[in-house]
Amino acid sequence: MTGALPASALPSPLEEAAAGIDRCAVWALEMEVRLFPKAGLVSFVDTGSHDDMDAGTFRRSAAALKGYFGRMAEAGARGAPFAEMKSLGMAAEARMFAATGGINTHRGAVFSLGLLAAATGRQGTPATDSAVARSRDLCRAVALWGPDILAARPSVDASHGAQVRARYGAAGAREQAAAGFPVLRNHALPAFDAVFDRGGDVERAGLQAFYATIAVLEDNNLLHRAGPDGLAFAQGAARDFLARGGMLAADGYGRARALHEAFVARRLSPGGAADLVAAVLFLAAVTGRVPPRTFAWP
Ligand SMILES: CC(C)(COP(=O)(O)OP(=O)(O)OC[C@H]1O[C@@H](n2cnc3c(N)ncnc32)[C@H](O[C@H]2O[C@H](COP(=O)(O)OP(=O)(O)OP(=O)(O)O)[C@@H](O)[C@H]2O)[C@@H]1O)[C@@H](O)C(=O)NCCC(=O)NCCS
Ligand SMILES: Nc1ncnc2[nH]cnc12
Repeated sequence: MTGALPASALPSPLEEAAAGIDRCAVWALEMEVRLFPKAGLVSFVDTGSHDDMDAGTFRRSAAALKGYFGRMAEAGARGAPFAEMKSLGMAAEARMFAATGGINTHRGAVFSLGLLAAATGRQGTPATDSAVARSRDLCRAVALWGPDILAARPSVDASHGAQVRARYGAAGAREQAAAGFPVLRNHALPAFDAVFDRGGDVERAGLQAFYATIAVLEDNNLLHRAGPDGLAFAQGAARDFLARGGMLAADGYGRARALHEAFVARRLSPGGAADLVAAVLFLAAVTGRVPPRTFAWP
């Protein structure tokens, strides 16, 4: 039998928008893994400074998170209380750990991209803003939940973030989100735009955003593994890379590869910067600058 579906069986405009936001977020997580050379991190090419995970671990993790970002977008659109969003985040985190056998692949991304997805749902589709302005607005919109973010108890006690906060007074994922992602707005997004607007592809632009993020972020993963000296080494190396033209230089890929090797030699893993690059990619996709096309995995 053929015929039109009853109206109740069709996705509502909100469900369709949420599904689109979800697709952009999952694509961003996958695209982040694909980028190479990302100093110290897992990619399609190698496992960087990690011996407990590879690209396949990240693929399973991203697949397990499908649907979560759409639910966060719907929650944002409904003006749901922060506690509801937090419990969506905790449930997503549990699915991630089940899919990876307990390995922390995307905890920071569940948090940061989850909040950006909620802000995107809340904002709806503005008629006029440019994609660049809209990306910044979405970052700032997360600060609306700032007091709740700072007041919420973390999902685990004695997380690596909590340890470096106690030991070095370091800020982390919560402080970034509560302040409307200043590192994204002032460093990562402008770096992406600088390459993308000159005709660079999404990989090159994403890598530039990654190094611009390392140069300034108080990355808890770097601090946890290597202390203030490790963080200073990573930031200095990224600044030097950018001062030499970064991914806009003719030998940008070669220099990035040398940085990757230097980070691996020191077991440095800038996981906080990885999440913020995924956020840049999400914002590029959700504002229509980059199509979230599927690609082949190795
Ligand atoms: C509120 C939470 C985010 C609590 O976070 P907390 O500060 O307690 O600490 P962590 O759990 O350690 O940090 C969260 C993750 O955020 C990323 N991150 C680190 N520094 C920054 C930064 N400056 N800015 C932004 N983001 C940052 C980082 O995620 C990445 O690293 C992960 C791997 O980490 P780890 O296991 O420590 O590292 P390894 O090197 O692999 O370990 P070893 O081999 O050395 O042992 C990887 O997952 C990346 O994503 C931090 O891990 C929050 O966790 C919380 O409460 N969440 C639940 C609620 C929620 O999500 N709600 C949704 C919205 S309301
Ligand atoms: N590609 C990656 N490698 C290592 N840790 C990460 N955390 C998030 N993305 C990562």
